Amino acid sequence: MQRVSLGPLVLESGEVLEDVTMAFQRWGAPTAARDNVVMALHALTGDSHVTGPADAEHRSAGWWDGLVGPGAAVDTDEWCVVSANVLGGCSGSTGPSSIAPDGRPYGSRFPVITVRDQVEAEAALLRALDVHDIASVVGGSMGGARALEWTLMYGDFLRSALVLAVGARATADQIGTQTTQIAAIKADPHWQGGDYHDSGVHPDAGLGVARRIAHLTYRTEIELDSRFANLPQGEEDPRAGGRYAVTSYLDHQAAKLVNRFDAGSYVVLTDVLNHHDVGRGRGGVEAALRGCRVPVVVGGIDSDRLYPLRLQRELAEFLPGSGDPVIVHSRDGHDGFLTERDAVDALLRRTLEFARR
Ligand SMILES: CC(=O)SCCNC(=O)CCNC(=O)[C@H](O)C(C)(C)COP(=O)(O)OP(=O)(O)OC[C@H]1O[C@@H](n2cnc3c(N)ncnc32)[C@H](O)[C@@H]1OP(=O)(O)O
Ligand SMILES: N[C@@H](CCO)C(=O)O
Repeated sequence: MQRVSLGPLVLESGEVLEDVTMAFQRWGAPTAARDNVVMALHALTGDSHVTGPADAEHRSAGWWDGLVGPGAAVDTDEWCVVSANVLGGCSGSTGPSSIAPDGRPYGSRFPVITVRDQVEAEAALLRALDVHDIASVVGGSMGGARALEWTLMYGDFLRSALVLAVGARATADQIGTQTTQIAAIKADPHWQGGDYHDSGVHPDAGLGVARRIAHLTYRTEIELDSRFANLPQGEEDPRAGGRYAVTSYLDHQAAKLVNRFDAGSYVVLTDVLNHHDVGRGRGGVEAALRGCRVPVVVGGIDSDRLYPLRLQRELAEFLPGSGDPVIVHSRDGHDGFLTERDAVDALLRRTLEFARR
């Protein structure tokens, strides 16, 4: 992982975030013209580790492991892949757990940021790498939200985009479940108004509850029931203080996140998703999307209850020339953008066709 210091960033709110750092990884080499860069954009709790095994620096394998590399869907013999930890995150880029210019963690002082601010930070990173002609931006979920904003903010510098498992704006359902997750974190006494980083205790319980709620929105009713039904966890007896298997599964998902993620980042990034709206300041969603000049491949997952297909159909209807959305069949719901590797492979190849000169 490399880090670049970008200096101050003027946010959508007008506030200035001083001394922004972006952490990134790169696979493949740039051409002499530096016109073969594919920006891979991670989702809510991801990081810059797109591909490769778990190692000392990364607790899990890459989130699109095997889809980037020599001969892969994003063939690094042709493309140079850059992936950065998102602004507001906790894996090397500036976020609430970072040290502010006064030497203390930002904590509650970290400003409200938006998808557009995240894109500005990513664009500044590419400028720092002397990349001004971008082959593609690709991502799902919050990565898809950024890919979409990229096409509207930097369309003149971009040849293609993959926008997967996302919509044009946050829905009431998303804001409802996401603000409930934020409330769970803030209800943890260890939250301390967001200024817990130096206190020796973290709001782990609240973050764990938030992840359990979130994880249920990432999967489907039928998948969960076919795996866990109302079975007990091993020898545990749910009627005598033991757990159901699904409870144990959610405990595991919660523990994994608590071990690798900062609660403050979780709150900031979840609010980023709440504020997502491509229509803001652009005359509404339809006008904004109709103004897009970049070829966009839109993908959706047929079992996604968090970002249902109607949202991708809306994107495809208004984005000029995007055609019908590509529908990925999956039992996994929203997480299909991570688990359905063959389908994502095909989507990436299709997107990069538009990026070739
Ligand atoms: C875009 C990004 O970058 S996000 C970063 C990657 N995403 C995440 O980490 C999000 C959290 N995880 C997930 O969403 C999913 O696990 C995915 C998408 C990564 C993988 O999905 P799947 O392969 O379907 O995994 P699944 O949901 O079945 O979870 C498997 C885990 O549950 C555990 N598990 C299954 N049943 C039980 C149970 N009854 N009790 C306890 N644990 C259980 C498995 O042992 C396995 O553990 P491991 O991940 O530590 O090896
Ligand atoms: N599993 C994904 C879901 C959000 O898109 C994540 O944790 O980022």
